Amino acid sequence: MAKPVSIEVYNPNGKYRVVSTKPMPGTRWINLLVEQDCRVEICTQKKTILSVEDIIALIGDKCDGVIGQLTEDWGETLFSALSRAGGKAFSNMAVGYNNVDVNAANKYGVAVGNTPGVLTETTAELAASLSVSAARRIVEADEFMRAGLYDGWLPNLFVGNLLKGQTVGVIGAGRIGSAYARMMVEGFKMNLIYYDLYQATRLEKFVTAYGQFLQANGESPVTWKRAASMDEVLREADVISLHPILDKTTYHLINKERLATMKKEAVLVNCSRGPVVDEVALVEHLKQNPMFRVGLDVFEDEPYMKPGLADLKNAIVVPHIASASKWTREGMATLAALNVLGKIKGYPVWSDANRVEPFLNENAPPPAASPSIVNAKALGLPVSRL
Ligand SMILES: NC(=O)C1=CN([C@@H]2O[C@H](COP(=O)(O)OP(=O)(O)OC[C@H]3O[C@@H](n4cnc5c(N)ncnc54)[C@H](O)[C@@H]3O)[C@@H](O)[C@H]2O)C=CC1
Ligand SMILES: O=C(O)C(=O)CO
Repeated sequence: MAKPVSIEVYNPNGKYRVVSTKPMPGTRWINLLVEQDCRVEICTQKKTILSVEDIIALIGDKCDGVIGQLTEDWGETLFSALSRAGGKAFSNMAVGYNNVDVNAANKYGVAVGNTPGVLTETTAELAASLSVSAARRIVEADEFMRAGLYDGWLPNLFVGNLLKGQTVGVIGAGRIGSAYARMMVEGFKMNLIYYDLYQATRLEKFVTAYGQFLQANGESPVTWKRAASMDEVLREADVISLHPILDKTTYHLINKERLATMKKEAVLVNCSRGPVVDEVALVEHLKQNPMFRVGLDVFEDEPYMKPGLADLKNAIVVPHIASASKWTREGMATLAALNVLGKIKGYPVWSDANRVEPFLNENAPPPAASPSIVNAKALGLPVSRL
């Protein structure tokens, strides 16, 4: 039996008990729950990743809903515990929900929420930052300065890659992949090649229109191409950014064989999920190809890195911070809380999870709906007409 975990309580006499497995940024999410008669319990335990046992102890005998984190293993054990405690709602504070067994949630009739949209631009901005930092060797150059090694300008000092006119490749051109593509095309005038299971029509239209605008102003137009296969992107692009979901079709999408098909001086960025890349193969490839560079926000066995990665100058590594802007993290907390609240109150599910702005407006009450429930169809939940 796990030891009881430390908690902070808001509105102790609230009718519905909602547990958050972590303190989350901002106070709006707490206020919204309290205003709707929820007792809010926040786990304040000084342990970064809670175990299944810790979370079972938090759920206790009576719990209406839980807001959880992407580091937690939400499967059969936790959904059955939540169901036994009378709970019918769970939300990840994340858009990705590969840590959640949705079939297990369905079995216990638990709604599973996520937080799309609010983090799209923030995540794309980090991917763009990693792309530029890797192409222009910014982290290496910073370390060099701090080490007191700079003794004057040199023609060959930290020479990197020019982005303008090169090709950016996007794998997974959904919300974040498309936002990233626009940044690289518009900001650096790169040509686009992308691979996705679906056509990114709006993205294609944007690049076409931007190309026409450039041409009308006497500049070379940018172009786009939807690749027939992922391998085409890997062969042709100079900078490649990964933005698919993690599932069995994307596990180790980038492996030894595919790395070998990429340009020797390519830049690879991963802000999706670590297991999309075979990290052992990547370390080996980086060792063999010093001009190949990567920017990684996510890792195969977070929080660990595969042996050798941290020693490589051609790798930039940051600790899963792609969505870490204040506005975004507060918004993610709000969406997660409203997902849980909506199910508890019997509200319908918002009709378009890509249009979550009404829930984020601090000057107006949020719509009476759950912003994004991924298993709404499977549970037969009603859809909002708002
Ligand atoms: N590093 C970080 O902090 C963050 C990471 N993420 C990750 O990014 C992922 C994407 O988020 P969104 O863009 O909002 O989701 P999305 O659902 O809008 O986009 C995912 C895209 O991947 C495509 N896709 C799925 N399987 C594929 C395959 N086998 N090959 C190629 N494309 C495939 C889908 O068709 C879709 O267009 C999340 O699931 C999450 O894992 C999201 C936010 C922050
Ligand atoms: O939302 C996600 O999926 C993340 O990885 C963190 O923002």
